[in-house]
Amino acid sequence: MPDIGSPPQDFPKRLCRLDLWLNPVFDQLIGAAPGIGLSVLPARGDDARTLAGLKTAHAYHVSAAKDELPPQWFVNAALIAQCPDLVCVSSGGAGYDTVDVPACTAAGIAVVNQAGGNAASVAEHTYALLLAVKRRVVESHQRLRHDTGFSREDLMGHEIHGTVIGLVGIGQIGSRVARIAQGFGMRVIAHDPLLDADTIRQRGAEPVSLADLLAQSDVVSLHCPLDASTRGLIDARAFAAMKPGAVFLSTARGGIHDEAALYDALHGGHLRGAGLDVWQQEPPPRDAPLLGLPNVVATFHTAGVTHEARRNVAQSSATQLIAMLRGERPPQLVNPEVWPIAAARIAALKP
Ligand SMILES: NC(=O)C1=CN([C@@H]2O[C@H](COP(=O)(O)OP(=O)(O)OC[C@H]3O[C@@H](n4cnc5c(N)ncnc54)[C@H](O)[C@@H]3O)[C@@H](O)[C@H]2O)C=CC1
Ligand SMILES: O=C(O)C(=O)COP(=O)(O)O
Repeated sequence: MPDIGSPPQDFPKRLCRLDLWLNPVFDQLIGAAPGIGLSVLPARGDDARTLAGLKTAHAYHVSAAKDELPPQWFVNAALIAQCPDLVCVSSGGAGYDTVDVPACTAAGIAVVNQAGGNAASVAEHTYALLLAVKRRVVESHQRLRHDTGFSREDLMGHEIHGTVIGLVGIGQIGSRVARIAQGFGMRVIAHDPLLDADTIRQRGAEPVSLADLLAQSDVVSLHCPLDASTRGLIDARAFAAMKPGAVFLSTARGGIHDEAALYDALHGGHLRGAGLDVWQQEPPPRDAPLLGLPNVVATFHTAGVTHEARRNVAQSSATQLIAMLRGERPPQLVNPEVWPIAAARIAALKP
């Protein structure tokens, strides 16, 4: 448990979170923090009450995943215009696609994320998908349930030992995937334009350009955020540039890879398989073409949905929100340049 002791303040700081995923750790920590009042607002079906709560909020814990949150509760210029006292926003995950960070910065609002809290879960899930694709686990299960008269050789898979994995992004999750890959005897290469070559090496990968990564990898795995630099990054040309027989994985965000182009690359036989946790539309429609392919193993944004990750993320978010509302700089600011302004706004808050 983090230290949450502080003298009571003369009026409660108002923190809102929407009633999307409940985590007792979050509510316990906030509830025990002197001077902070928590409102849990209905996210669906009572828009007037939710907006009324948000309008008076000083702090807002927002879902990281767009599928979970009705769009009217995304943090954007329209919402910010209605919330004059909002000074800090915490994303309940590593990604913060539900938050317009430049709009927050312009309004003097500090934004934090929880990268790291779910990294172990997502890295493990990446390997669950990879092994399932390479060893045809789901296909085998389906054949056993529904077919007779097939042989083991009909379900022959491939080893990952001795192959090359290319990581697009080597932050908290990518670094963990690199370590797991080393345990499997894979060569690890990575492309991360925001990191220098030494850092990438320290994280267990050889730094390469994106073109070299696509050309050399037997497995391409995405671990970068969805932003202007990555939207549509893995398009038809990128799939064509991958090695024949490569496997494509994404536990990052839908929108980074082109789903129609991926379907063509798989259906045409250029790629061996894909493991997908994230989708352009979440949940994907049941008739999504990719879901009909036998060489695709699909989950629905569950890479970070473990008891451990949810506990870590809740603890980290609550701790950072408490720190900010006490005027202390939190460790995981997404827009650090805004902190002096946000801190001054927090100090000046009136009941
Ligand atoms: N499927 C799920 O349940 C989850 C998905 N995610 C997604 O995974 C992403 C990564 O998470 P973390 O590793 O925790 O974040 P992180 O912030 O620790 O790492 C992201 C890395 O991507 C790099 N990067 C930024 N732009 C890039 C580009 N154009 N090309 C290549 N690399 C680039 C950054 O330099 C950084 O090293 C999140 O942004 C989120 O979208 C995260 C957690 C759960
Ligand atoms: O951390 C992230 O970016 C996530 O996507 C996790 O979202 P979740 O907490 O599983 O709704």
